[in-house]
Amino acid sequence: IMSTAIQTSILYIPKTHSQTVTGGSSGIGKCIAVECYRQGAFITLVARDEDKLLQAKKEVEKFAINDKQVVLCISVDVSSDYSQVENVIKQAQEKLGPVDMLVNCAGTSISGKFEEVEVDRFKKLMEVNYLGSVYPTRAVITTMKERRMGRIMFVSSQAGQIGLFGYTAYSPSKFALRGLAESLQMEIKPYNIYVTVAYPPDTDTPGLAEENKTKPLETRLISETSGVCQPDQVAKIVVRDAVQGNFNSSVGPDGYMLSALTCGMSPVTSITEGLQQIVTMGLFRTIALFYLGSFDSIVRRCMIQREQSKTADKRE
Ligand SMILES: NC(=O)C1=CN([C@@H]2O[C@H](COP(=O)(O)OP(=O)(O)OC[C@H]3O[C@@H](n4cnc5c(N)ncnc54)[C@H](OP(=O)(O)O)[C@@H]3O)[C@@H](O)[C@H]2O)C=CC1
Ligand SMILES: CCCCCCCCCCCCCCCC(=O)[C@@H](N)CO
Repeated sequence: IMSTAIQTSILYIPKTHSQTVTGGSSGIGKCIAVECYRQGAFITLVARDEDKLLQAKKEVEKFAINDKQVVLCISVDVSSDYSQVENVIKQAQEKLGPVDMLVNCAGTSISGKFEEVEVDRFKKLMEVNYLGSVYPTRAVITTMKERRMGRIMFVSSQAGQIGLFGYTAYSPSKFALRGLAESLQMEIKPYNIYVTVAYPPDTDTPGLAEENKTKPLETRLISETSGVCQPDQVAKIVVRDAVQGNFNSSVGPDGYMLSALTCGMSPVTSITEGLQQIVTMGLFRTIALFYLGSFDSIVRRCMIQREQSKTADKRE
């Protein structure tokens, strides 16, 4: 097995060679790294905090299937300076060989009402979630094209398929990944490089726990629709889809419906997928209208409740 991996995302290739996972020190990214390691890949974990990286490295190493496997850690901010990102990826490739699969999982979220989110957060989220995926991808793409192989995963979100109450800063940064992925896929398909966009629902991670501290009631009630997943389940699904070269990777029944419904002009991976989209779209739009109605009534109910408790406070 040859291998290489790079940065904030995980890059993985069929029958696992080397893979780089950005955001690999926590949550979904860490589970993706474990999943690939269990299949024999060489891993590069990319994130900022060195202690968390070392801790994650120890956890991933428990799943080795042979004694040649390596987990490399790189501490870098994937969103701030391209030349820095390029440099560390180059170093990783020198140590572990060219990256077969890049997993762009580094990211963060904020929820809150539009006018309550600090203005500079809008920029911050675009930098981390969007540019933080552009930079590592840019750093590996030339080598992948030369080798005529590779996988690139972008970890978006169900909130990258629908805009929801509370996600005015977060959703656009996840929608942006879809535009990037579609454009890039058209360029690199002839080079045998496949792009995957993953759309997980709420997933039980330190990132979600952090987000929940400030989450508006509306956002919480709406998100409950598709429930909370475990990160290792999400990792299994998205890694399988990336290895198979599927453009779209969805998790759970709601995720499946959302992806069929929002497929638009995105590339199609198989005849079955295309047929399913054609046959189900009208039905899923009908179901979606009911969901949208229930989301609107959640928002209205919460507004009325807030106003009532405000007037009650005033009377006291
Ligand atoms: N959990 C959920 O409910 C869902 C999450 N997602 C997406 O999945 C991805 C992972 O989420 P989750 O596992 O919950 O997140 P966590 O907060 O648990 O982990 C985030 C990871 O990204 C790294 N990271 C964050 N910012 C940077 C940066 N600027 N440069 C380099 N590394 C960075 C963190 O390390 P460090 O801070 O040390 O840099 C950490 O390793 C995110 O993109 C998120 O938007 C999508 C749908 C649902
Ligand atoms: C046929 C139509 C079906 C419609 C189903 C609609 C389901 C809506 C639920 C959306 C949940 C959004 C989760 C965002 C997770 C996330 O990215 C953050 N937690 C990150 O921390």
